[in-house]
Amino acid sequence: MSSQPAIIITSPPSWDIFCNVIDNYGDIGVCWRLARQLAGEYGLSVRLWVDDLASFVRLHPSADAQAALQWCCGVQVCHWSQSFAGVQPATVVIEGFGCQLPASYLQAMETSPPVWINLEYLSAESWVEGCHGLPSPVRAMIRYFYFPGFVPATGGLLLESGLLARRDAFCPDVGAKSRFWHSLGMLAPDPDTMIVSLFCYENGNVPELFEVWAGGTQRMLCLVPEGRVLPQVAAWFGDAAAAAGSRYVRGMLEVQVLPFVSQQQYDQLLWLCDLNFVRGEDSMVRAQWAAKPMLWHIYPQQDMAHWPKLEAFIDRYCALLSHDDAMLVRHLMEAWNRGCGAGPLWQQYMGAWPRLHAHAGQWCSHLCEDGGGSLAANLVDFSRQIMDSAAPNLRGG
Ligand SMILES: Cc1cn([C@H]2C[C@H](O)[C@@H](COP(=O)(O)OP(=O)(O)O[C@H]3O[C@@H](C)[C@H](O)[C@@H](O)[C@H]3O)O2)c(=O)[nH]c1=O
Repeated sequence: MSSQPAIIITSPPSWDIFCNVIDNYGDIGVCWRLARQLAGEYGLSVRLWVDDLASFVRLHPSADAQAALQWCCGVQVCHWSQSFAGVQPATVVIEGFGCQLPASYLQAMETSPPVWINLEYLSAESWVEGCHGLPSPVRAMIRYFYFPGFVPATGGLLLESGLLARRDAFCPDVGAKSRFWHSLGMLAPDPDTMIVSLFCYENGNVPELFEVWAGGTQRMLCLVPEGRVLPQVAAWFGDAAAAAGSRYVRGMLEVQVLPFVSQQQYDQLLWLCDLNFVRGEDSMVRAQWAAKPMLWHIYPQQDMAHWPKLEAFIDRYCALLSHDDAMLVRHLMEAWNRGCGAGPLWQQYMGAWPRLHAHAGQWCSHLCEDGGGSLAANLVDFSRQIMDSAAPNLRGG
């Protein structure tokens, strides 16, 4: 966090969201999406504090990476610098992913305690249901742990109202799709081409899959957003480095490197593709709303700590599939996350394709009907319940 002059804001908003960007785009991706939805759909005044504006600008390219304070989509976006003097806390304070609130802000909270929520990372593991919403006393205040999730006893998933209707209008709209291709500097591919988006961390399966795709009988177009996997992509084609705009062809495989696009455009990209490779947290959720088959590269942690989280998701995701198809998806998803072994499974995966395609739609409907609901709506309800309760340490209590 850089030190900058303090931003003096006299009238506090109703919600403050704090985001400490650790690496990648998931933290700011989730916080920005939530902030936008709270402001746009719930009419709340929202202030988003982010310590790395450059990452924010990648997701929202019209933003200014130098501005200490700016308005974006109805959200007051503030650069979270070291100095916090003069900042009055909001009524609801969201601490993104356990980030440490500034000391002066914490002190100011004690005068008139807000609803204080620590928004946790998404996990499909069952222990989440027991921990979701639990209070924890801190400095004579209460901090609540809020867990997004896939089942009713959790905080649910970020889902903007109207997203699925926009998706359903976009998918059959030839004009909208061709405008999208055009915005990427491309022409729409032949209709018999299988289109795949590849957003992942470094992954040893990339050469394996490229080999299979290039040597197969199906025409493949692989769209790779700029990011960590590019060196591997370039190397497979014998190139020193790839960048947005790079295009490679070998056999039946064409690879096109895309610029990093806004979150809204990224949704459209997922809707346009037949299969999406996604990673982390937010793109993984968006791929499920896209209702297309997807392969998830979970954020790898030390000592394989991420593996139970991966297995928990696979268990839930595959529950609606037949035993054989579920095993296939499990083995491919595990191989993808192990970094080897995906290539030999590809033909089998393609053999189950019509069922996997149908399953992606069923899974999306299942999440909408029997999942945990909308994370933003749940947070709004939760904070209102806390405010309405007689908790003595809350503002006005
Ligand atoms: C490829 C692409 C992604 N995006 C967005 C979608 C998401 O909001 C964001 C990517 O975030 P994720 O999918 O979550 O993957 P990530 O790998 O970038 O973020 C990760 O960061 C780690 C620190 C966390 O622990 C992980 O849980 C995870 O969140 O970027 C675009 O807006 N445009 C693009 O072109």
